[in-house]
Amino acid sequence: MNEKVDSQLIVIFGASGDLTGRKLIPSLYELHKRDLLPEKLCVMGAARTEYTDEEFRNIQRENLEHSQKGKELKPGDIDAFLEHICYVSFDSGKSSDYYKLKDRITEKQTALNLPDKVMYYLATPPQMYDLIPQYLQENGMNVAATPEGWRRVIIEKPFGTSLETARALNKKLMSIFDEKEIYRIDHYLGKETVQNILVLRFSNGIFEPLWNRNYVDSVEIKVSETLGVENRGKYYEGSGAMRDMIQNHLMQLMGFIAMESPAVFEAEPLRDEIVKVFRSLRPYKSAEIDLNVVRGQYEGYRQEPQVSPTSTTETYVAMKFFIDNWRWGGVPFYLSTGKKLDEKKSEIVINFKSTPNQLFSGQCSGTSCNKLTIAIQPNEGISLQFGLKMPGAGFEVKQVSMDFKYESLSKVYLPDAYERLLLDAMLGDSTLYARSDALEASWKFIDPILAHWKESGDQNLYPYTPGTKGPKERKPLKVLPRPCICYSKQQIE
Ligand SMILES: NC(=O)C1=CN([C@@H]2O[C@H](COP(=O)(O)OP(=O)(O)OC[C@H]3O[C@@H](n4cnc5c(N)ncnc54)[C@H](OP(=O)(O)O)[C@@H]3O)[C@@H](O)[C@H]2O)C=CC1
Ligand SMILES: O=C1O[C@H](COP(=O)(O)O)[C@@H](O)[C@H](O)[C@H]1O
Repeated sequence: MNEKVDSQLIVIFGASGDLTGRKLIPSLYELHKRDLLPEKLCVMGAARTEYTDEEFRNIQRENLEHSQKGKELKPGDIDAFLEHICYVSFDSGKSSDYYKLKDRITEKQTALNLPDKVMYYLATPPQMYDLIPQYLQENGMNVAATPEGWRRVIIEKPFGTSLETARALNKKLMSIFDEKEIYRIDHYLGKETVQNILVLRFSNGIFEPLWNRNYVDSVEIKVSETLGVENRGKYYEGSGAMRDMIQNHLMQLMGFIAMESPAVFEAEPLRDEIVKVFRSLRPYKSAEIDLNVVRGQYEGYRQEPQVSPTSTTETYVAMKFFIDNWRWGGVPFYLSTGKKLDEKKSEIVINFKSTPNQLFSGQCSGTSCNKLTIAIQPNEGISLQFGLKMPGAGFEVKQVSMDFKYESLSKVYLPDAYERLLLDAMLGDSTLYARSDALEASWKFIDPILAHWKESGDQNLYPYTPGTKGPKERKPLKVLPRPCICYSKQQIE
């Protein structure tokens, strides 16, 4: 039991869906296993599908047995956790139906002697993200009845589909809840390796002096996936890789890499620094977009279920841009992501500039011998590459690396992103959640690209073969190795 977490009731809207069964309930169970849940907790699933409490628990038991395969389990532990769970069937799209939810919350709060602390988790289709808060307000459920009580709301992604819609959603949410009660989730910020970017940068004196335009040649942020859109064709058609991945996950990663150190490690100072980075992004002029942003679509995407046979939705994006501030002026940032690529891998590479004069012939790849690679997944870790002499005669340089692997911390448990983020929200800590102004600033940067693509139709939408690295047209954006200016052994001889 975690004494720092308030006893509370969590309502999960959309509880009959994929996210609840695959991520939310398993993450809450992991917190239970690690004794991190509060003394008293009720997790109330809410959706239209008719289930009794028992039926809903049985579904979640199956989900948990599946997610726990191969892990250590205490007998009876899943059942002990499931006692926290109940279910209410009602239509969250009808204000007049909310009395069912309200009554069930009151019933549980009374039966379990819970304080009036309620968190709403919106795991529904995004078109419900403004309606549910509105109906909660209409039914007097957006404010606590006692001064010690609270209400919080977690909103899943996608948060809007454009600057205009994100602004409208922010406005609506902020008219119903306080900003400090709103948690906009981006699960990439819950990943251990992503949080470690901050610790790596701000707790080590050796990296920070190099972390700027004087020493960094370029920054690459790459998230590649091997799966296609699977059963999410309908959602993906309205989204595409730019809205699904770049606008949120990759932009947040870039924010952590590019931000200044906050004065203190607290939610607002940290999020202030992220928003400054997003506001410093150099906007593209329309003639620059096709030269700097490449989009692709995997062959076979148009035949996926619920995808239009003439779809122009991008499943791959690679882009190059600049951050116009004192730290990063002139340093290109390269972001890329795609589905059905050759590997599942998320990583960040900081390419450092080469030495001003190269004395040795060598085999360093990229712009110089020095790269810092942050492997977000899989094989989570951090490695620093540099050149060293090959043993023997002459001075042949080879690129070697010093590696830290999370697996070497053998006893340390690596939590899933949702575990960390759910626990933070239960604790009232929004440091790893996106703030309204940052979201709007990132949409402001992305919007013109989406508008340009909309106008272009399928022009400059490049097909690529599944299992490859993406369309060949991505190549001009790639970080190119600088030619080695040193004398080769042969030239010396
Ligand atoms: N699945 C994932 O891995 C991820 C999901 N997300 C986001 O989380 C949210 C939920 O995703 P996911 O669980 O996959 O979605 P699902 O479609 O699997 O589930 C959503 C649930 O919402 C309920 N619902 C309520 N109102 C409506 C409505 N008007 N139309 C359709 N369904 C409704 C449905 O239950 P019922 O019919 O019983 O009411 C449904 O089970 C989405 O916004 C998604 O973008 C974000 C990141 C990852
Ligand atoms: O939010 C999303 O993220 C996943 C990728 O997440 P990861 O943790 O597996 O890297 C992506 O597949 C999905 O399309 C997107 O909606």
